[in-house]
Amino acid sequence: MIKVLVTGAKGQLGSSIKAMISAFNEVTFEFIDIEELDLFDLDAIELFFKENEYDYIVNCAAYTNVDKAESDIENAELLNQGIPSILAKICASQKTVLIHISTDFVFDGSVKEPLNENDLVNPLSVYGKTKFEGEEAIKKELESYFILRTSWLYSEYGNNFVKTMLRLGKDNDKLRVISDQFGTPTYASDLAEIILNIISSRNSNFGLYHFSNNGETSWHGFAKKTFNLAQLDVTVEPISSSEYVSAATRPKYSVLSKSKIRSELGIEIVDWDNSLAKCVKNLMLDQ
Ligand SMILES: NC(=O)C1=CN([C@@H]2O[C@H](COP(=O)(O)OP(=O)(O)OC[C@H]3O[C@@H](n4cnc5c(N)ncnc54)[C@H](OP(=O)(O)O)[C@@H]3O)[C@@H](O)[C@H]2O)C=CC1
Ligand SMILES: Cc1cn([C@H]2C[C@H](O)[C@@H](COP(=O)(O)OP(=O)(O)O[C@H]3O[C@@H](C)C(=O)[C@@H](O)[C@H]3O)O2)c(=O)[nH]c1=O
Repeated sequence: MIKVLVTGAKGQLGSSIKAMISAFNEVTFEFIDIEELDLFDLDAIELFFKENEYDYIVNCAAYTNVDKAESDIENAELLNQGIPSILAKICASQKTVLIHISTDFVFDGSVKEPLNENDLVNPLSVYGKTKFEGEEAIKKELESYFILRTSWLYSEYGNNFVKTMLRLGKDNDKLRVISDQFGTPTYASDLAEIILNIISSRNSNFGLYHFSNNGETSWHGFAKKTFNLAQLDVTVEPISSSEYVSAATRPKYSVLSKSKIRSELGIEIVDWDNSLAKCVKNLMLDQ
């Protein structure tokens, strides 16, 4: 039996992993969120890992409110950099593989072609900076890690752009959405499946990988496709980033190249709009 701990279990990715585990009977899972272990409580973390050891830790916990992080730097630092560092040290001492998730927001958007794992990072936001520091801390402490950088994650769970659009679209026949930031939406279930396959195959090609769905669009294109799939008649007006006031600056371009994960982990990747269709269908069924 492979023993796995999943942190951030009630978030989008944690919930998507949980929804899929029945297909993996050779693995036992323990799902924890803040109620079971508050990652801000360093004594509680120490005690928890004195009593528990795992083959894998999948760290889905993070400070993901990009705008709030701009004014709540200390907490963003702790959750996105400090905790990954501590988890990496624990993994090193307990011979555990750490699977950690990072973000396209480590890039500044100045390069307008799909970004590789060794491309220069230059985060524009506190969120992006602290996530990059988390990556570096893990690399320093541990060899047996997978860091999966992904982008524009959405799912049936938690908070995300698709759910925000569907909620706003119910009460508004017109929305203004940014059309000069380009990236790739990623269905959390597609990422969850990759994580579960890495674990169940005991893959040991450790390292940093980019993963998103295939293709690219803008937030405007993402919103339009969402309404189209949900058959909601909402006019989506394209606006520039300068017309949308927000605390954090987002990259204008953050499409991730999947060449490395395709060749080294042998992964097949679905087009972003096909996966979005699945998620929107599930969300409509839940209503
Ligand atoms: N969302 C996105 O668009 C993207 C996300 N990522 C990365 O993917 C990973 C998963 O993201 P996602 O699933 O969307 O994140 P979520 O924000 O949905 O989930 C994070 C979870 O961590 C929990 N958490 C927060 N603080 C603590 C704490 N002190 N102790 C224990 N748990 C805590 C949250 O609880 P609570 O909700 O109560 O705060 C939440 O359940 C993250 O590393 C994120 O940076 C990468 C690219 C895109
Ligand atoms: C709600 C809304 C957002 N927007 C814009 C603002 C922003 O540029 C973009 C997305 O806004 P959101 O706040 O939903 O998403 P945001 O939190 O910026 O999403 C990011 O989250 C972190 C965690 C990541 O790692 C990134 O990959 C990315 O997914 O859409 C509009 O233009 N109009 C709107 O009505």
